[in-house]
Amino acid sequence: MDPRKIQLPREIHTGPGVIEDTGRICSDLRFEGRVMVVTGPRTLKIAGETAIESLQDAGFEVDQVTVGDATMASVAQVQDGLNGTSLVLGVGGGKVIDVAKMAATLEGVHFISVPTAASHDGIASPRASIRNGEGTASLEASSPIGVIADTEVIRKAPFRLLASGCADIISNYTAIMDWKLAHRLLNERYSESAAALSLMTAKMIIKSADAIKEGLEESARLAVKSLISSGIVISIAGSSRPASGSEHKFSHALDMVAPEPALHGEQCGVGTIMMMHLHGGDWRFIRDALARINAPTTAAELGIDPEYIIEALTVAHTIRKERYTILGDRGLTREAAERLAKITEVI
Ligand SMILES: NC(=O)C1=CN([C@@H]2O[C@H](COP(=O)(O)OP(=O)(O)OC[C@H]3O[C@@H](n4cnc5c(N)ncnc54)[C@H](OP(=O)(O)O)[C@@H]3O)[C@@H](O)[C@H]2O)C=CC1
Ligand SMILES: O=C(CO)COP(=O)(O)O
Ligand SMILES: [Zn+2]
Repeated sequence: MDPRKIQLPREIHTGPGVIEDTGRICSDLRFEGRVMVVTGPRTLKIAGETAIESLQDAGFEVDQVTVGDATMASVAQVQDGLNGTSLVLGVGGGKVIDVAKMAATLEGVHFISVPTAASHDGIASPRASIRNGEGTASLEASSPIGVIADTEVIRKAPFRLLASGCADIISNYTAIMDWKLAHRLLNERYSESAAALSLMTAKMIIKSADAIKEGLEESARLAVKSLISSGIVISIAGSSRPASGSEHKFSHALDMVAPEPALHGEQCGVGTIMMMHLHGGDWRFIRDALARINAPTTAAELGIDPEYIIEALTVAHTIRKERYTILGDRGLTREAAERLAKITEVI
């Protein structure tokens, strides 16, 4: 990524019912002709069909693809369907948005992000997290040209998704500590402004933790705006560094080793508790903040066997090796991993 260039969304629409304006918003952005809507199996009914109807009413010809996993195979599936398409819209959770964003980037087509849940900070980011044989790669992508975040759709989504998004933001705490460490040890490029904004976003979520409640439009709005802000930080930094450190490596490792992983943000939240302990910081503060928003803080709450937590801790350092973190180059021994998970009451 070119460090001299910052790419940001041009328009951000948030509020109850904005998804019904999808067609008009795309016309106002001067798009016309054929567009592609990418959704997931559930989100097609929840929001995809409304977006498609709005686009058709505005005179667009609409193609639609449903994807499951965030893999290069799904990206290729979307690319195959792009034929004279002027715009790709990703209507769904983080995986759908990443697949649609990556396919649009590879084909040189604009992309609009239409999140159906406040579950991840990829909503407005210029990265796509795509799984490959070795885990998850954070790929360079174009920033969405627009975001259409309907807080009524997001309010009605399972609360677990919103709590997961808040945990993804809280993980900025240890991501920043890891980034600073890599800057000090390896002279890695570091942006004070990106780090400050990332931390401020995480602090804001923790400050509002008691106001984040199930079914409230206000909670959906607060979470989605914070996630957009965290995504913009990723744009400023030119990498996901300010929002992804050792706690994300732990989550990516769990995705590989656990037979049934939990949600991305949930795993990152639990990882943040443990990585904060490794950094010698106030891990109880992180744990209590997560508990206040009803995000998981233990293996049992993640629904993951303690054995996989230990295994993920021992292999986390092997993921994205170029990203130096508190896990170092050698990672944790099994004994150290078990002790860490026990001390922090994760297992
Ligand atoms: N690019 C970036 O910068 C970032 C990317 N990520 C990535 O994002 C992904 C995590 O996103 P996340 O959203 O947690 O996971 P998913 O995209 O897997 O979504 C989780 C589930 O929630 C469902 N869902 C979404 N919206 C609703 C709704 N309104 N009502 C009911 N169900 C709904 C999805 O349905 P369906 O089955 O239809 O999809 C899916 O089954 C990870 O792959 C992570 O790596 C995370 C942070 C940053
Ligand atoms: O999840 C992210 C930020 O929250 C981005 O993560 P990765 O760069 O680790 O894929
Ligand atoms: Zn994340």
